[in-house]
Amino acid sequence: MRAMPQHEVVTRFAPSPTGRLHVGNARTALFSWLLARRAGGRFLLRIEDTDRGRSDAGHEAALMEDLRWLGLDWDEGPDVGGPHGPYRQSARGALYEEAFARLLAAGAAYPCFCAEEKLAAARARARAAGRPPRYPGTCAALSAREAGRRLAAGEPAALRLRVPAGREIVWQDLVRGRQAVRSDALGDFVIRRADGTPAFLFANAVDDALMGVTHVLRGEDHVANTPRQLLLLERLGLVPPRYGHLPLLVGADGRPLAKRRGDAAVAALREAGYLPGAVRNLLARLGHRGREAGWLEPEAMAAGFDPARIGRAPARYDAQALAHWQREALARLGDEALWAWMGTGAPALAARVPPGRGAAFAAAVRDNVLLPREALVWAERLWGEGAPEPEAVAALQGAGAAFLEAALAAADAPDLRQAAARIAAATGRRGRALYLPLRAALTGTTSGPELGALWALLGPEGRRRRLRQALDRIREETL
Ligand SMILES: Nc1ncnc2c1ncn2[C@@H]1O[C@H](COP(=O)(O)OP(=O)(O)OP(=O)(O)O)[C@@H](O)[C@H]1O
Repeated sequence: MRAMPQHEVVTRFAPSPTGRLHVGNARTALFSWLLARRAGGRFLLRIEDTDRGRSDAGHEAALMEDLRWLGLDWDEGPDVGGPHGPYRQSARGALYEEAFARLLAAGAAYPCFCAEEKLAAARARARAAGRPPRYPGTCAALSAREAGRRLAAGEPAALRLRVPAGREIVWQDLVRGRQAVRSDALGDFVIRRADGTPAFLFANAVDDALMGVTHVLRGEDHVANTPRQLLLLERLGLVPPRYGHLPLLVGADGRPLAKRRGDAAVAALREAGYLPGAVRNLLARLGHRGREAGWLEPEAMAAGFDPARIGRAPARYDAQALAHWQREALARLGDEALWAWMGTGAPALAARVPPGRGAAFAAAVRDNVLLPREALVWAERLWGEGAPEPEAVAALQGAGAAFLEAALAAADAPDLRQAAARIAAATGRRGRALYLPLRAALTGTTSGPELGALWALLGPEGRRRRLRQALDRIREETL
């Protein structure tokens, strides 16, 4: 085992492989990763697949791909191993059994034979009476003999932790500050289900402690688990991590994003062509006050990360805000890299853009493209066969065939300035009256990238082709 330096910060992300990772999960992962990286510590990935019915190896592989794509690398995990494995809960059964046995032997836990319907009815009665719906303690007082007899007879039993009365459980939440919960409000809680599987809060807390996790940042959907997990770890004599609870990300409808509903999936952003740096820059700011306004590379992002600056209000995920960070991310790509990004997201581009002109194309259209599919639209406009847009047709008709003939005659001019001078001399048009129909002819639209760059990009052949197409079109229409 690697010696663990004193005070090393160890954080983790512990998803269930039950669906596609959404941006809320991703922000929780990012914050945990930033906390470890800021301190030069370690970041672990643990797969919480105890719910066998909902867990799926395909989801596990996909969520690892999503995390890697986001640049969140882990120092220990199911694929890379590490000194605290296994890193899938489904393979940690023996460790849980040992902990159950210790709790039972110490009298800190007891088997509970209550049927779920009875418990549900008791909860409903408690709620109706305005009391917290906690376990009434029916099986807490069963003698060891009686419990043993029922177990031997094959009666299904859950295992509950005995919660001491009259205690105050206190923790210093990394985000919410001091929290205190009275143990009397908790009731004895299930740590092993009647089917033998460990309860979420049990496996989760035991693993954090056994894996040496020092700081847990997780969604506030887990805040009710924390006092229970602290009690449990105390009973096991294990050192608890410090917990911090992040407000959940909510969607446009105000509901927390959820994996099981397939909300705002990271994979969908990747497939659309968003860049990981753009997603990181957006997520790093959601709910985190006092962030620098500009683009942040991971190191600077980690240096400025501070759980105490995370707000308490739910943060809204707004896909529109991604556009700003995508623009920033694209501006950081050189022309070759931009072209490669376009081609990955829109493979049809390779057949549309003439060989050898990819980088020049990317340079010409970069300010007009946020996603690869928009690059494909520009390639179609420059080299495709599609019809011009109505405003372009109107501009061409307004300029007339004589204008396009003059433009054709100037198509071999090496740059737009010289071409414009020749067209102006032949037609008397200048300024907008010249550039608008010229743009309409070359691109089939009336706005877009700088025309001089497009002129150069098309080359004499491409320009002639586009101008001839335009001329044919308006001749056809005036027949
Ligand atoms: N909407 C959300 N915003 C921020 N964090 C979230 C959100 N939903 C879940 N998380 C956090 O993501 C981490 C992984 O949780 P988990 O795998 O259970 O995801 P989940 O979206 O709750 O899944 P499911 O929908 O399958 O219950 C946890 O720390 C959880 O608190």
